[in-house]
Formats: sequence, structure tokens, C-alpha cells
Amino acid sequence: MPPVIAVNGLYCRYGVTHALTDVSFTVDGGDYIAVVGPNGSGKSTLVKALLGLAGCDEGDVTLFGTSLQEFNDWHKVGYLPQNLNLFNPIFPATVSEVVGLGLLAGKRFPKSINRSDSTRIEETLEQMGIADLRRRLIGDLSGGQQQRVLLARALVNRPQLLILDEPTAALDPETRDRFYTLLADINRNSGTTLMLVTHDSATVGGCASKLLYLDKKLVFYGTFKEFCASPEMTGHFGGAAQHQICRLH
Ligand SMILES: Nc1ncnc2c1ncn2[C@@H]1O[C@H](COP(=O)(O)OP(=O)(O)OP(=O)(O)O)[C@@H](O)[C@H]1O
Repeated sequence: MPPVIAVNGLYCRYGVTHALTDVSFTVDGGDYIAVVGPNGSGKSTLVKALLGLAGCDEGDVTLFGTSLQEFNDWHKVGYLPQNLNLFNPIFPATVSEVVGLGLLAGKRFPKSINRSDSTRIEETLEQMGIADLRRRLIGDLSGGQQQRVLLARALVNRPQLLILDEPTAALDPETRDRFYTLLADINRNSGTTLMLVTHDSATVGGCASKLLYLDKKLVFYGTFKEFCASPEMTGHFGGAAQHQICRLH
């Protein structure tokens, strides 16, 4: 099986700003990668590069063994973006309809929801624990509930790879922890490969299998255990900062 993601010698910049320099790594099926790093370290740029949305000048990205230039299997990839644009209360769509949009994206014209799609939507709502919200208007829900709906929309196609860019930024700590538990269940139960950009490295360390630390270049990529036992990383971050990331390990 080819790796789910293979990045090789990636360089990305915005004008004169170098966002990523010589980044290479591979992600295997079933991995759960926590992508961390300071503000402006290139995390969102990496996500955009994986989705073919960043202008990178050098290097290759391969998804499921196919170079991004030829990759067409976008139904295998789910994406939850960073900016949680909370819905306006009068946005005229129900929870079921918003989740259904995730299925329409993968269809050719004419796009419509059939009976098996409706079953799939219902199953996904159940899985996310939001079936009781199905007829509510999305704009009437709390931030945590809306984020679950958007996660359901990203998952309704049953993607093999789910990329999440700071999905918990607008959530309170308790809702955030529940969201992380949900992601860990998805990874464990359906083997979905997860790539999660987060500032909660300590919290997510309890569930993610590997840590990818960016600071415009790849500072570290490996298991949390390796990170926590690495004298090189102690030298790089200082013991206190390393302990912050490692305290749940
Ligand atoms: N559209 C853009 N135009 C110009 N510069 C950009 C653009 N997007 C990002 N940058 C710059 O590229 C660098 C990497 O940004 P990026 O958003 O990838 O970082 P990040 O790690 O996701 O940051 P944060 O944690 O703050 O979300 C930063 O210096 C940023 O200012």
C-alpha cells in the first residue's frame, strides 16, 4: 500500500515570504498526525499544499500514491477548515441539508440526494451524536454543535483521509475535549487517517500517534514517545516547553 500522504522537498512561499522550506514526510494509512508549531510556522500552508490550493514552487505531494497534479479521488479526502464562520441564525438550511452538501460535492450534474444518500446522512448524524438536531436550522445551534455538523459534512463521504485545520479554535475546553475524543474514535473505529492542525499539542498528545512540528521547516516528525525522549528536542525547545507537549505521555 502506498502512503496516504507523501511530501517530498516541498518549498512554498507568498511573494518574498518563505512559508515552507524543504519539507518531506510520509503518512501511512490509519495514522493520526498532530501538526503543531507557532503562529505563522506554515501549518495552514501545508494543509493548503496537500489540497492543491497553495502555490508551491518546488517539491511533490502525492496522495494515495498519485501525484497531486493527477489526483482525482477527492471523495477520499475530507477537510474541515480553520475559519469557523458561524452560521447566521437565519441561514435557511437544516442540519441534514448541510451534511448532505458533503455528498453533493462528490457528484456530477444533475446533483441530487437519493434514498441511499439519505440513509448515509442519517447514519453519519447518528455517529456524530447529532441525530436529534437533524431538522434544526444550522444557525440556531451552538458553536460546538455547528462544528460537529461540519465534521459530519466532512465525514459523510466516508473519506479515508481527514484533514482538520484548527477545528476547535472556537470551542470551550470541555466541548473541545469531547471533539478530540470523537476524532480518536473515528480514527480507531474506521481507520480514517487524520491530519490535525492544532495549538493544543498537550491535549491531542493523548490520542494522536505522531507529532509533526513545523517552524517553516520540519523540526520534528515522529511519535510522541520519540519526541519526549529526544535530547535534541530538549535542546531545541528547552525542557519546560518539551514537558508541556509531553505531560500526557
Ligand atoms: N495569503 C498570504 N499572503 C501572504 N503571506 C501569507 C499568506 N498566507 C500566509 N502567509 C504567511 O506565510 C507564513 C505561514 O503562514 P500560515 O498561515 O501557513 O501559518 P500557520 O502556522 O498556519 O499560522 P497560525 O498558527 O497563525 O494559523 C506566515 O508568515 C504568513 O504571514
